[in-house]
Amino acid sequence: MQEMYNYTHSETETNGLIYCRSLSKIYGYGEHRTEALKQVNVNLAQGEITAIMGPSGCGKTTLLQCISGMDDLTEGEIWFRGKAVHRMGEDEKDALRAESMGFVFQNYNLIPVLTAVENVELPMLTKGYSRKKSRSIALDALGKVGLFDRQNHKPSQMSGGQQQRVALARAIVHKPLIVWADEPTGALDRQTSDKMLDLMDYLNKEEGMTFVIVTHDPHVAARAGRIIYMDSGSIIHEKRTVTER
Ligand SMILES: Nc1ncnc2c1ncn2[C@@H]1O[C@H](COP(=O)(O)OP(=O)(O)OP(=O)(O)O)[C@@H](O)[C@H]1O
Repeated sequence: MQEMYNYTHSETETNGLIYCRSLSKIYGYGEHRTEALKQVNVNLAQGEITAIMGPSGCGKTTLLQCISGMDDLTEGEIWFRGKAVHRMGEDEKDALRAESMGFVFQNYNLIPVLTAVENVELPMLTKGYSRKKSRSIALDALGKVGLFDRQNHKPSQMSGGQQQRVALARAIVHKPLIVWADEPTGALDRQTSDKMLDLMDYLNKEEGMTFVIVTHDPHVAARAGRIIYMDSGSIIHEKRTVTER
């Protein structure tokens, strides 16, 4: 039987993208056992920028990795536009990520032997687009992040800020529904970090892209419409700084 999620009226009204129920994640056993997520409930709406904050080790990265399907839950339910991610096998989760998600990490995660444009076109090639179409869309994405003229540079020939902008171009090139960013500005100075945040803002406003950003930096969180605060594996508080669209 087709699985159904019992959406409430208000959830369907608020542009729901992801619903998570009772997420639990336990690493290790015995004396090494860590309960990284404790019965976390969270919904994410399309078109929002959400920041996740909290002290080191409170479960921010674990939450991001579990909701995005990069890591397995111990228990709980994740619904992505009505699809039960928690029941998916690895291949199905890979396909969901390739189709609908983009990722930006603190250490950029670019492939060192590839040029900027080759790094950016990878998600398009994975999605099955032709080389020609992938190249043209990748160049367009590089243009959006202001790096068209660096298309043939390898990561080692670019600054940290430029590499992170390439990573952002790679994350958005296939027009994902949601971009997950884990400390995206952690290795950047304030000015370069502001440029990254301006770009995310632009992509959010102009293209309706949804961002979830794990950060320690209040300056970064101040740019989000919603801030979720975690402690010891739980969401303890949340704050909205702008009215919902
Ligand atoms: N692969 C793992 N194996 C065992 N324990 C882990 C693993 N990954 C994370 N943990 C533990 O789970 C808890 C949550 O870790 P997580 O990385 O999610 O925290 P965080 O809030 O992102 O921390 P930080 O801000 O320092 O990056 C921590 O106690 C951590 O030590």
